[in-house]
Amino acid sequence: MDSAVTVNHVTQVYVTEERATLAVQGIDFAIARGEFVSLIGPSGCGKTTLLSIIAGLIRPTAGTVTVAGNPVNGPSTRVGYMLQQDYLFPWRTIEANACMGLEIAGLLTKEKKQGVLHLLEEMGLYSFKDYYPSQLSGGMRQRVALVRTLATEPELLLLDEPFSALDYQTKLQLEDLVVETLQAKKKTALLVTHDISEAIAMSDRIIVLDPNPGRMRQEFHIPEEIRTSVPFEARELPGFHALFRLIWQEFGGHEA
Ligand SMILES: Nc1ncnc2c1ncn2[C@@H]1O[C@H](COP(=O)(O)OP(=O)(O)OP(=O)(O)O)[C@@H](O)[C@H]1O
Repeated sequence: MDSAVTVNHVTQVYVTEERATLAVQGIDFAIARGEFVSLIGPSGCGKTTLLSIIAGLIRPTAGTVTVAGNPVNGPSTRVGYMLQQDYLFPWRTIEANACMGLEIAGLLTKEKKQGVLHLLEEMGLYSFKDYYPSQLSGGMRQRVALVRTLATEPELLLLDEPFSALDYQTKLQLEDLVVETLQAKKKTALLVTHDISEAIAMSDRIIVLDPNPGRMRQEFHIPEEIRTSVPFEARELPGFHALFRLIWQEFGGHEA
């Protein structure tokens, strides 16, 4: 497999003055280039910990991670991170916010700025480029965050519940937009979500983690018919509900 990411025997122990917490233990998986994988599991099973390790924000207690064949030793522009909150700066225009990642990485050239304007156009935001974040809806702000993430041309996108603060309709629209954009740009993605139906609708594969400590439990490969449909339409397919029920039963009908 031509891997975009490999996670090799990763273990993370958080040590505070009061206690040591074994957050994840012996995690092994790989993600192929262009693949969209979701991580689901009960609260506290280490999903965000794993994303932080892959992003190079935390050095794991044991194990290694590679992105595009390179060992992860710290943050890099190879990896883009999108979170539940958009973290736009209120005093910067939409264009200036969208350029932030490039600016921080010292990569903001005239050409790159053109690329950002092009992305804003693709996301239906060009006419808002001189607006400020407070003048935009939550969904539009998340689209700006997506532009900011894509602007540095990361090979891998880490998506940590990026739709969970949005209303249902906006969330469905954004899911379609993200899947179509990432497919068109052949990006690899790892999504953390509590929403089983979102995971099925958006992914090629779902990895389920068990808690205490976080460990790999099971993988689900999404059938081709669902994988090749945009999330909104995927939800209408007959196989979707059977798969939802199967994963739901895995969780004992509890929260993912
Ligand atoms: N900085 C930290 N210091 C100490 N313990 C931590 C820290 N971050 C996370 N943990 C612990 O590690 C475990 C995994 O946490 P993590 O946030 O990765 O789980 P999660 O699956 O993302 O949870 P959620 O679904 O609630 O966001 C939990 O027991 C948590 O309390």
